[in-house]
Amino acid sequence: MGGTRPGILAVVLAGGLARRMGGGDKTLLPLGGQPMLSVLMERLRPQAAAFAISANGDPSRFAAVAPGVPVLADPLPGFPGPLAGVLAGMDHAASLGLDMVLTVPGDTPLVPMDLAARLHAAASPIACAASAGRMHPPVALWPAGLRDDLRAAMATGEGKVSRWAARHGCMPVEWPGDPFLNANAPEDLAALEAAMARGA
Ligand SMILES: Nc1nc2c(ncn2[C@@H]2O[C@H](COP(=O)(O)OP(=O)(O)OP(=O)(O)O)[C@@H](O)[C@H]2O)c(=O)[nH]1
Repeated sequence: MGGTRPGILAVVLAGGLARRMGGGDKTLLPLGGQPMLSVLMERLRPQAAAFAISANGDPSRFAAVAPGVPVLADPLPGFPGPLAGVLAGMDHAASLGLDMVLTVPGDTPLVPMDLAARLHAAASPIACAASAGRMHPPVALWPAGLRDDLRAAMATGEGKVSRWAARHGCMPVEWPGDPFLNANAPEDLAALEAAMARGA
């Protein structure tokens, strides 16, 4: 499965502080000899009509790895969490005339090639990835049309992805194995390397 999904903007969420990793850009750390972001982009590119990175600070640090890819700053100050990146993605999608936003954290590089297709088929109106019975709320497909509701919710302090998603209806879509393995801390990088070496 795969193929370009018309109407979908893929957004890599890379706007956090990465405290457990010791700061910096987790998605620029090497994995299998290349930046994690390259590994992830290779998987996402065929699944979306357009691509963006959600990150704060100087956007030029992504230019070598992702030339020409727009870097979307959070629409709210103070690192309010992944929902800020979802909102930035929704606004950008709307400006491009795209209907849906697929978000994936930049520290979750081994996502399946049928991610967009299966989430799109299930969305009601949001669809969220799951594995081993556990939801991964930042890996999700969101209608850009919910952006004003999300903006209003965030203005009143909403910061939890799963709570806001559940309010609108969020369909979990289960994958076998652990394709949403991520790197929160330095010791997680070895597990990702091993999964990649196994052909994940
Ligand atoms: N745009 C945006 N993305 C964020 C923000 N906070 C977290 N994220 C992203 O959301 C995903 C999950 O974030 P977390 O693991 O909770 O936070 P983190 O910054 O990556 O790491 P910790 O500081 O160690 O918790 C990651 O891809 C982050 O880059 C934010 O304030 N804005």
